[in-house]
Amino acid sequence: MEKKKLVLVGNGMAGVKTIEEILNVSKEKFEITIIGDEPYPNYNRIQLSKVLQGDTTLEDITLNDWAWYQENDIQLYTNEEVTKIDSDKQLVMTRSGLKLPYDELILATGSRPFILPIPGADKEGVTGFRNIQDTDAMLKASKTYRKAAVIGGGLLGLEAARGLLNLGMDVTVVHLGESLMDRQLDQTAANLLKEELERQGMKFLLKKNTKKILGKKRVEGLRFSDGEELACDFVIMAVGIKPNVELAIESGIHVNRGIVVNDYLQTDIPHIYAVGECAEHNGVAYGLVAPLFEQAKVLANAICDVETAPYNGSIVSTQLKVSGVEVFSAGEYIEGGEKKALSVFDDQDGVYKKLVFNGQKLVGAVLFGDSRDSNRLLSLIKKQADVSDTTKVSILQPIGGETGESLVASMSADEIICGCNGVSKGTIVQAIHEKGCTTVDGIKSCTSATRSCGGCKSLVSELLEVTLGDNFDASAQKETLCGCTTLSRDEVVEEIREKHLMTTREVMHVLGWNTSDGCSKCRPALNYYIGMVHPLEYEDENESRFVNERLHANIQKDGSFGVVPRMYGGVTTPEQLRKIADVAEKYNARLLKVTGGQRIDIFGIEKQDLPKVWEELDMPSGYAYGKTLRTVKTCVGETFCRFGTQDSMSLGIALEKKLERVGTPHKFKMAVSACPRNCAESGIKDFGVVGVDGGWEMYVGGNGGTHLRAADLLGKVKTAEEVIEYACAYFQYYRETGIYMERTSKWLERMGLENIKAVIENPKERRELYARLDLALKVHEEPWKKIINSDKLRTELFEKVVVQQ
Ligand SMILES: Cc1cc2nc3c(=O)[nH]c(=O)nc-3n(C[C@H](O)[C@H](O)[C@H](O)COP(=O)(O)OP(=O)(O)OC[C@H]3O[C@@H](n4cnc5c(N)ncnc54)[C@H](O)[C@@H]3O)c2cc1C
Ligand SMILES: NC(=O)c1ccc[n+]([C@@H]2O[C@H](COP(=O)([O-])OP(=O)(O)OC[C@H]3O[C@@H](n4cnc5c(N)ncnc54)[C@H](O)[C@@H]3O)[C@@H](O)[C@H]2O)c1
Ligand code: SF4
Ligand code: FES
Repeated sequence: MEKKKLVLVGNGMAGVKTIEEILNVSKEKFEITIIGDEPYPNYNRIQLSKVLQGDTTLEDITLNDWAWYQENDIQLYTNEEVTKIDSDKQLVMTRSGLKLPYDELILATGSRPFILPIPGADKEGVTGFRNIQDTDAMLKASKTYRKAAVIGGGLLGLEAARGLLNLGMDVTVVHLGESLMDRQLDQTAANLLKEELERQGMKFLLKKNTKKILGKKRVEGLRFSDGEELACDFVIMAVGIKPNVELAIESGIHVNRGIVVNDYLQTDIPHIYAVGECAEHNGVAYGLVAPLFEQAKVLANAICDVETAPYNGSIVSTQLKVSGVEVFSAGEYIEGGEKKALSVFDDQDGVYKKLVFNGQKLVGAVLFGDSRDSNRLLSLIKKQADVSDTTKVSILQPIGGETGESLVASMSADEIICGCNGVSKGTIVQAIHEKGCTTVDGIKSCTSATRSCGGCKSLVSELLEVTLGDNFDASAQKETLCGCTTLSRDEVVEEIREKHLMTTREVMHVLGWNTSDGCSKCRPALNYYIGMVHPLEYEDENESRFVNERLHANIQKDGSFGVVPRMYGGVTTPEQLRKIADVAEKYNARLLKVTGGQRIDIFGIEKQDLPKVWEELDMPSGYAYGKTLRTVKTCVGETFCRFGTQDSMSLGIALEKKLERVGTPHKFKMAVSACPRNCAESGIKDFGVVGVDGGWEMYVGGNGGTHLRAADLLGKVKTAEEVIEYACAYFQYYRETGIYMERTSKWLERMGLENIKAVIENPKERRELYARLDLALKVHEEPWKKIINSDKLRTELFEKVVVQQ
């Protein structure tokens, strides 16, 4: 049977969840195309708050990596905006001129932040908080600017404010209403929340209506309707969201606040559906994933012609993601009229609980300070349970609170543990018994629980403990390589060594992975570990690498690439510069930029031109995309500088030539300065060298990125040859013991400087590490040359692949 063409507009959380649900029903029914205007694969937008708060990294929030689209035969267009739908001809048109036919079309265009239409809203330094770019902008701004104002004291504003506090900024939340989170909390809970956040260092201006953003080009302050002003040099607008409906309006689809849909998520035009934040069902456009994922399931079944209950709307609950604050709200949280409240307030412990009843039915709840009972209450609210058999006060008592019995043990099998993904206790227990899951990550892979906001992790962990009893291994909870296995990184590496496992597939098969193809976390990690353990025999699996590493260039936000040729020690020649200039002109490079690592980045090269560019440059790859040695930055040293006592350039070049190409758990940066003035910034590098009287000092574990860390002194040696020996041994020790994606700054703190020193300073161990590194260095080919010389690689990587950025 010929597959029908299914097109999804919007590569976000709700749209891709719908596709996952469709694939669960049938992999054969549709030929799927996804078009998204962001340059990334589907990521966890919710976790942007955690990225800002420093609890996770942008690299860790991918939900479906590039390989997932390929494996499921999905044609993905990123960086591509759909601008028009021709519903008569069943075509979607994109900004770049593509015309794609569809049999069924799903709109999942999400929302955008509402930006107050006030003078100055377009000034530099004013941003919303919705995507990776906004998060990046905040991370960068925190390095230069000090005073942030967050307009809007809702969930998003408070999570942003906590993140900016963590980044060292002075933060004031400017809120229109009298109380924070006024869409989720009553006055009492809001007051408690404000007190707690003030204790954490947040400042508040309530009942303030911002009328103007002050400043010349960049924001310098806010002016309010009462005439008062607040000085600030960075502003986040978090005053709510607006569904993205322009495309639907333009295409003649019925739109109210959102795209109007029926109980099967159909719009008023045949074969066009809407799901997620852009959709409006029964007058409501939801802004949380739980209802959107419920919609996704109904739509997937409906579109696959599987009988399904209609979507009847959702009861929503929220939990603020700010550490140290437990606040929960669900359903109708304000009493009045028929609705009566029952509340307890323990002023001493700062605990407040309120239940709202409509007759004998629980219809809403607010919890502050202790939200352990949130799932049970949400279940009662969702079930519209009649509570007349119980004394209402008893509902407020935490189950097992008196006896010490576990809360999760007392839950019934149909009670929901993961609200975002609608996963019940019964489903998780089944995964433990039938699929052998023993860790939180394992449960995530098997059931999706914990995959979104992560708020249910502790409950899942508790359930594991209760279900597994003596077989529960608390230490394993943090250490598994990823959710596909119950083994830790060290155990996996040991098994690779002992069982002589040579491919990622073999590792997954022999070590009993609970997924057939692994995930975006384990595939690249295994590729690295196998190569590190068996350097001579292992054949690198290109498909397990991240896209930049696969293509040997850095993908940019417009889909073009940055090309960085190697310039050893940051030293170049007129001939190299001429070649770079010629190539840049010939291939219409949009920007030439000197990088922080003293090289030249040629920006704006099209993917199909990359091999030609490399050929004409005839320079080695600078590996600006790789988990390997990036650069060795050097100062001019004794060759030209009056203060220089050492030949920093020669040592830098020698180090770079020695260590280039071989893989490391994460990127590795080096620097050599010829005197303690330290012009090459050796103190913030993974391995930094400083020329001093009578020799060289070596510094390790420095980092100049988001988590700034000054390097520690590893030791002092007399000669450049000794520096090279120490650097190689250190580099290899990191290669052998580092966790994939762990920078040396984190590795050093985990391992302990003294322990590392003890190994590197031991002459025998140092020489052995050096020898093992030499072995690994033998096999590495120059990657650009390898591709230039292989017609197969050229075609496969740069010609055949559909737009998949
Ligand atoms: C910082 C932050 C924290 C959050 N925390 C939580 C939380 O704790 N719990 C919770 O439940 N929810 C939370 N949310 C809300 C949650 O992330 C959203 O409800 C969810 O992501 C919406 O999914 P969606 O697919 O409808 O929209 P999106 O994820 O926004 O996806 C829509 C995609 O479509 C793209 N697009 C739009 N128009 C076009 C077009 N014409 N052509 C091509 N592509 C287009 C957009 O660029 C976007 O990539 C949070 C949101 C943010 C920003
Ligand atoms: N933990 C979570 O569940 C979580 C976290 C972040 C975001 N989100 C979701 O993201 C979306 C956006 O969040 P949000 O907080 O921006 O929306 P929101 O609508 O929940 O809150 C916006 C807040 O801004 C206030 N406000 C409105 N106009 C204002 C003005 N002129 N000046 C000052 N304050 C003003 C409102 O009173 C309201 O409290 C929502 O759908 C939210 O549910 C959820
Ligand atoms: S680090 Fe010292 S030697 Fe090198 S350029 Fe600076 S001042 Fe000169
Ligand atoms: S409750 Fe959000 S991921 Fe489980």
